[in-house]
Amino acid sequence: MAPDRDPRISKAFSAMKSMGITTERVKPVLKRLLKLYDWNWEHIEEGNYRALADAIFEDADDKLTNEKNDGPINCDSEPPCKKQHRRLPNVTSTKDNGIKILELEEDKIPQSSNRTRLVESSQSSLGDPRSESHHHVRQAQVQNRGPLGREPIRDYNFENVIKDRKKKHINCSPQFSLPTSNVGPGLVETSLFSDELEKNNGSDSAHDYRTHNIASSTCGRVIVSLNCHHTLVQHNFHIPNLDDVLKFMETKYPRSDNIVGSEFSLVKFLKKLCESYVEFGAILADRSLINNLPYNDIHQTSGPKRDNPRIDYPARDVDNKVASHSGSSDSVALVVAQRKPMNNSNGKRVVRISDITNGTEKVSISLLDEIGGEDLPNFTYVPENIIYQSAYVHVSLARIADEDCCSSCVGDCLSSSVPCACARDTRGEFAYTPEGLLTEEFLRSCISMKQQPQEHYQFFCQDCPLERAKNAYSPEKCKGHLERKFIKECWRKCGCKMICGNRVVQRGISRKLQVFLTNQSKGWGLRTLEELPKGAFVCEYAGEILTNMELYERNKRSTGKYKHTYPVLLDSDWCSENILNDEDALCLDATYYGNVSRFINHRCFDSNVIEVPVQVETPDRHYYHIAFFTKRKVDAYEELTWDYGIDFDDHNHPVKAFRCSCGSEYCRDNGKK
Ligand SMILES: C[S@@+](CC[C@H](N)C(=O)[O-])C[C@H]1O[C@@H](n2cnc3c(N)ncnc32)[C@H](O)[C@@H]1O
Repeated sequence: MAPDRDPRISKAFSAMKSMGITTERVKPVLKRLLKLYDWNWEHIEEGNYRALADAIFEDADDKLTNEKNDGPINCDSEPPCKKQHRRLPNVTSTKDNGIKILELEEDKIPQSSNRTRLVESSQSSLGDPRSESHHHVRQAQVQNRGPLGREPIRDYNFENVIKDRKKKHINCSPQFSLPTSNVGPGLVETSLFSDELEKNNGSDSAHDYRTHNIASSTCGRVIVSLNCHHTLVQHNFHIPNLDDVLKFMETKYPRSDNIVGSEFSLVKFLKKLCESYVEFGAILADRSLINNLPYNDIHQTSGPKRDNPRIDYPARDVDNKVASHSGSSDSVALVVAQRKPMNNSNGKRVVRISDITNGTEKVSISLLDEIGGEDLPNFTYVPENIIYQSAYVHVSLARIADEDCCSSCVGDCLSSSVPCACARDTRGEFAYTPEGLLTEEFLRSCISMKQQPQEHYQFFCQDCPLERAKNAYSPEKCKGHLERKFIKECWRKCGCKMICGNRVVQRGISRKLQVFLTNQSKGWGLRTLEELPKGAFVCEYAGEILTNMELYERNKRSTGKYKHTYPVLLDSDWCSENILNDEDALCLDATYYGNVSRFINHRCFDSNVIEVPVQVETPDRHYYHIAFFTKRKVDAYEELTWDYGIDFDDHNHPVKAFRCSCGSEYCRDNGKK
């Protein structure tokens, strides 16, 4: 008795049958694909058996040499599976190089439809391990310009497809399809980036370009494409996704840069797009290099000189694989991973550092100066707060009362039907959603408190530590402090696990961030390399924990050698004491020791991140964490900004205010030129 057939095989057959392909035709292809993919059904089942159907049709296409028909097309009147797989109009059977004959149906599909589909699928398959063979098949289609039909298919030969798939899986170097120019008759395509193509005509063939379709007229009769020469790939370049390039470009050339307006030039605009493609591909290459580095301290040959001995900028020699290392996890060794120094379009050296955290964070955080000329930041990277000297921060389990933790919880507190004791301070509701975002309500109230402080409760110290620091003998009256909303996270004495949804900030940075040199006279800034949803945790403000007195003294002594970051006052709970001791009146300063948050620039009012007080390890709220969350969805490559809450008219503030160039229409700096 024959053994039962694997149900996955039956499913594949019936999926193909629904496309009009008989089991006999599917069998040999499926067998070969299974072998090719090492019996990994995932690849075959993916996208409703796309790979299988493609292999059938594409191989068939490859072998056909009949003439194409031209004619009008109505792409929308066909069901999706037909649109996806139909090729060119029908012709009757023909023979070509021993390939068995396909007999095509009467329905006529004009060649322009083929072209449109080719370009579309060439984009969608980028990054797909199978896409290379797709490119190959596409090349064959374009070269042969054969009439390609869909059904019924009598037979075909898979040997070439299978061989090529195998070959290309082993060969890691990128494959290139033909550029979209020079396609068959009846189809006009224009490459606005043809300069390079023409320049290289003598030595390189059109095969040497990776093509991205940018825009096309209806049904693809006219296409604007971007062609990237393959030699780029050999020069520390990673083929980027076009959508990401466009986002990158929008960030790099904001509207204010005359990219639109009376100065607008389409050609210049497109040139910028090409340059952005090159730059972005280089960034990606750098990031992939980070992951592949055998050690974390390979360094570059370029970069400005520095003068702070506490920061170890290791030997600037790419080939010096055993470069110096600070040896201490406290001091930052800015790690540079760049195979080859690169210059930007102005001839200035591009500086890239693969991980400014020196491995102290869970994720690498890169630094990129593509403008050139700025000194590298001068500080010591610390992933967590660290006491400078006199601050009183007492962390002990004994201080955590039973009612301040959830020792009887197990697993994830958010999944429990009754919120645990840790949600008490947020009125019995957790501040986080199960997705790890701030709840709408909590976020809304934080934003409201920040933007309309006058509408919220303020308290006034009897003896304000801030004023005391300025003048111990005759302090001025307290100017008021907001009593802010806290998040209280579960911690060590709680019974839940680290995966508990009420432990977000303590798990550290998880998003892809990058320090970059802004082009708006703000110095370095921080941006996200991935899209962030509203309410997402970005990073904590980590720095030295100082008493306000220490901060005041520090600022008085400051020589101006260091660019000051903005200290954060931990005054959200000062209302709970009548008179606060100096060692309990704390603040955070990231000027000398800090984490990535020290690069977040200020934006008046409509910044995209907000600071939230978070209690983690001590119920004593003289000390707590400051965590940054997004106020709205933030696009990839958008700069992260925070409203420092500066009063630009307060000339007595311990840190002298800068001239604000935040660009916000609500900018509060009235004194700038
Ligand atoms: C916390 S640091 C931010 C990182 C800083 N841009 C750097 O290069 O290290 C604060 C300093 O950045 C600069 N800065 C931040 N926001 C700015 C803004 N909106 N306009 C001008 N300068 C700004 C000021 O020099 C400020 O003292």
